[in-house]
Amino acid sequence: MELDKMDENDWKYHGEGNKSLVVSHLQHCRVLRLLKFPSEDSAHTRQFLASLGTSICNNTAEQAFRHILNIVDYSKYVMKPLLGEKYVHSGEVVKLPLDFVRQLSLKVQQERPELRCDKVMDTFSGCGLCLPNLTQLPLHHLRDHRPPICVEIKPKCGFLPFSRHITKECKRKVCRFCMHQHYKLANGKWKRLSRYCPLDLFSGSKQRMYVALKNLLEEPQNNLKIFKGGELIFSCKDDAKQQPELNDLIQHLRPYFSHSNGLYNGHQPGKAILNEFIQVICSALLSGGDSNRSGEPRKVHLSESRPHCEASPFPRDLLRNGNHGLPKDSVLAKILQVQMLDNLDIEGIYPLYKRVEQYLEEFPKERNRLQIDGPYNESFMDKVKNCPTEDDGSVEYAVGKVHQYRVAMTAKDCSVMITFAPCEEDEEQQLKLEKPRFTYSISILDLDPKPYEGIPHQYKLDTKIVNYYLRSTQAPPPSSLYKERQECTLLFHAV
Ligand SMILES: O=P(O)(O)O[C@@H]1[C@@H](OP(=O)(O)O)[C@H](OP(=O)(O)O)[C@H](O)[C@H](OP(=O)(O)O)[C@H]1OP(=O)(O)O
Ligand SMILES: Nc1ncnc2c1ncn2[C@@H]1O[C@H](COP(=O)(O)OP(=O)(O)OP(=O)(O)O)[C@@H](O)[C@H]1O
Repeated sequence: MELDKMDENDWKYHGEGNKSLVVSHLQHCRVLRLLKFPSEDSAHTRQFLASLGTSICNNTAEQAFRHILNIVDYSKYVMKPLLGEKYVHSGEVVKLPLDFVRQLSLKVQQERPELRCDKVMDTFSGCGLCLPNLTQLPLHHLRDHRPPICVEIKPKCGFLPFSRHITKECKRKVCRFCMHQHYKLANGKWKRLSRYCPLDLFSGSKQRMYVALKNLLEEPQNNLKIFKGGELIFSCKDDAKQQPELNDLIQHLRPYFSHSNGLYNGHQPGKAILNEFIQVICSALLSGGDSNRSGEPRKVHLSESRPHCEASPFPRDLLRNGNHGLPKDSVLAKILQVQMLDNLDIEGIYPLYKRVEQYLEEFPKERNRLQIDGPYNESFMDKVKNCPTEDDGSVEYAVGKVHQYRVAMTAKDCSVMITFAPCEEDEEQQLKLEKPRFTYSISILDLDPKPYEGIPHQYKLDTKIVNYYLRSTQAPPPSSLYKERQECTLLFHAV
């Protein structure tokens, strides 16, 4: 990519989250990730820059540049060692011509979903992050005319907190995602409750994972996206009232599971295709484990807490005490391990945050030594890894636990991308399914640092979610919601 010859016509809108907007290159397997700002901030910044000349402009650009460098360093020196080399692509910071970024911003504006337009793309810093396009597979993997399918899952927190600091008993029984659903519904963020439960996905039980994925397909919200040949083909609708079209998805998937036509001829072939699709995703999520002598992948049982969420729709009588767990090197085991660095829960972290704040008020220069805002390097990682296990009352302990909590928060908000394409029989990395065979790659994305200043907000949000959940589940539920949930339940074949 020649940075001095950047042309907005070579790029197209690819997607966005709360903090960044992503464009993909039309020919190369590359994306650019650009930061976003609340629109008022941007208007202020532009006015500010216009009125105050280039030196301030350079400072602002410099700040944005450092912010993106921080994102890359955090991914490289913190998240990659924790999650594994093979899953993390940190990307590189690139300086972009301002004219290119401005033209690009105008070009993508009409493609952006309305619910994300409260923020605007950064058009003044002139920097972005260049990453491989993970919805595609490297060309040498593709010997088939069918384009790769990519499934992006934002799994969220996969365990129930076990900290002694917890004050509300329901947090030990119902997971944060399931509780949060009620609060999101009340706020109007979503129109229907999702039946997805992260604890099912992280269980390592094929049956429970299957149910979790099926529930994601029925109500993807912002937890599931599907791409074909790099194009988004399935996600939540811009109008949150509308349900995504499963029939369209089936048509897209049919050529990949064509043998199903024969197998299930005349007998709900669409559902059979979705069944197989889910099984491919499950196999990918469970892959990556090393083998012990018996050839069985080594399992890890990470959860110190109850392994089942009481709000999950998975039938309780099907919960067996079987030796499930996730294969040690599987992507979900890696993510869960990092999520569980939060072993005090926000209720235990908040007082430690206040201890740090008090200390910084007295010794503001210590902020740098304690690496509150980075740099995210080996020394930061040391603080995360070598934090004392017992509270000795020190600021070092408090900072270590706060750092661990922030790292865990990143893992609770990251996404997994599984990209697969049909392959020939002799491909090396294949999912062990009878038929069809796929070559695949798995990556973890959105590994940005979570701000230290966000901790008071997290504390308040936690209280709101729990209180709202208790209130809404104690009162009889509005009957229409439950009706909708039942109506949208598909009948899948058991696995
Ligand atoms: O707090 P949560 O659990 O709602 O997570 C936020 C996400 O909401 P979700 O519940 O997944 O719909 C939220 O996602 P959406 O914008 O709702 O798609 C962001 O990922 C947010 O992170 P950040 O502030 O952009 O760094 C996330 O905030 P963090 O808590 O990870 O900082
Ligand atoms: N390297 C990549 N390759 C392909 N697609 C990507 C890549 N990085 C991001 N995307 C797409 O862009 C979307 C937005 O990116 P990302 O999740 O990093 O945004 P964000 O604003 O940081 O998210 P959040 O809302 O969690 O803060 C992703 O959901 C994904 O579909």
